[in-house]
Order: sequence, then structure tokens, then C-alpha cells
Amino acid sequence: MALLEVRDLTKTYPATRRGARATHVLDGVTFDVNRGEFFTIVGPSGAGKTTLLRCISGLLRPTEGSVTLDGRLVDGPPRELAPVFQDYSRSLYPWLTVAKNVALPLTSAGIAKAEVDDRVQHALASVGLKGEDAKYPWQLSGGMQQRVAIARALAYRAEVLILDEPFASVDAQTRADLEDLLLKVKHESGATFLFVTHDVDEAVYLSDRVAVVSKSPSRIEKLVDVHLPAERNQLTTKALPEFGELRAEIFATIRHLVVAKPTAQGPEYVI
Ligand SMILES: Nc1ncnc2c1ncn2[C@@H]1O[C@H](COP(=O)(O)OP(=O)(O)OP(=O)(O)O)[C@@H](O)[C@H]1O
Repeated sequence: MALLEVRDLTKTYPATRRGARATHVLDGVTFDVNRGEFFTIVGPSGAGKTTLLRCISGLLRPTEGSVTLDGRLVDGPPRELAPVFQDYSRSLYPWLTVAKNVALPLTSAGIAKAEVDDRVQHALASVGLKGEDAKYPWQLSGGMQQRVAIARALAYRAEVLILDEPFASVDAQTRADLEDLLLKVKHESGATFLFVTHDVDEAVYLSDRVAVVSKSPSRIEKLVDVHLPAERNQLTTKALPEFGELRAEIFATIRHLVVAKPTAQGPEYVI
């Protein structure tokens, strides 16, 4: 049985004022995520990817359809899921140290102090932040802050990490480092990942499977199996012919879906 089962998920946001129209965002989204899998969703801007993640995380009630986690219906935020968002500055508390930010969900869950300290130190070491525990988030770079958010999910021993464009606000080199960090974390923790990105190379590099969603109201347009060697490397993996083929397949699917903006140099595709 799949760990996460998403069935016929439909979401319509009601009109917020008189005369306005309701927004039909998800239209029967169905897919499974297997235990230990890295599953990525790519699709055009505004397709409803964040809405989909919020429904799966139990933060938003779908209009129709269901999400089950390990056979149990999700009808509120389950303890096994840990969301990591793009905006790290809003997901960390600036008045708490790094260690206290990572510890917060553990202390809230009533875990004993000695175990909390142990898990926090372990999680910080595994994201490369050993010795940074007494700093405050605002004393760290964007990439380091995102590492703290990942450490928090790890310390909590979340079964599924849900990441919504987590690296969209960092520079290219930091992004590559954080991608490799996620692969290491996946290897060491055995956790399951549900990831959203606009970046097709990032999707292929990280994933076991990629789902391409259509424009809103979105459905799953295509599921692509990524049969690349499990051991991945920014240089050698991306140079493999299979990497280029997968990239081209996903781009072709997205291009078919996106609106082409005419420019002097030809159409520019808005993903
Ligand atoms: N709370 C809300 N109320 C009404 N409409 C909403 C709400 N949240 C999102 N929407 C609308 O739903 C649509 C999908 O938004 P969503 O943020 O889920 O898409 P997305 O694929 O994550 O976008 P992007 O890739 O640009 O981040 C958009 O048209 C958005 O305006």
C-alpha cells in the first residue's frame, strides 16, 4: 500500500465578494506516494501546487476527494507530516535561537529535555550546522536558515517532508548545496519527500518520480519515472544522456501546457 494516497482532490475557493467568481483550482488530482520515495510536482505558475500541498498537509479542507496517510484519512495536520516552506524567514521565530527553533515542536509534544537536546544536536549536525545552535535566525544566511527549517523536520522525525519551493529564494550555489543536503537526508533518514519546484533540472536531479500538473484547474498531466542511479552528483548525473531525455520529456509536457508570451526573440514560455 502507498504511504500517501491522494484521490480525486478538487478545490474551489469561494468568491470573496459579491459578483466575483469562485476559483476552481484543483480538478480531480489523483496520485500515490510510496514510502521512502522522493516525489516532485512541477507545473505552471498558479496551477494550484501550493493549494494541493496545503490540502495534503491537512491545512486546507478539499472541496471533494480525500487524502490518506498510512491508511488513515487526513482531516487535520497529521503529526507525521512536516512542511518546509519557501519563505524561511517566516517559518523560523526570530526571537528564538537556532536550537530553540528546532526544539519547539518536540517540547510542544512533551518530549523530555535530554532527548530533545540530543535530537536537536543530531539534526543540526546532519544539516551541517553543528556549533550554530546559540545563534538567532537573523544572524544566518538564507541557505543556513533553510537548513534550520529542514533540521526541525528531521529532529521531529517526520515521516513525510513536504517542501513547497524551498530553495526559490537562495542563490544557485546554495541551491545546489541544499539539493545535495536533501539527498543525504533522504538516504540517512529513509523519510518520504513531497516536493514542489518550478525548476525542471532540480525535479529530475532529486526525484524518484515527477508529476507534471496542468494549468488551473489542475490535474496530473503526466507521471515520469526517474530511473537514474540512486547515487547522484551535480556534475556527473546532470551530464548523463538519460538526465537530458527526462528533462526534455518534462519540458515538452510543460510547454504544451503553458502560455507562450511573444517577445522580439520569439515566444517565451512562462512556467
Ligand atoms: N485563499 C485563497 N482564496 C482564493 N483564491 C486563492 C487562495 N489561495 C490561492 N488562490 C488562487 O488559487 C490559484 C492557485 O494558487 P496556488 O498558490 O495554489 O498556485 P501555485 O501553483 O502554487 O502558484 P505558484 O507556482 O505561482 O506559486 C491562484 O489563482 C490563486 O490566486
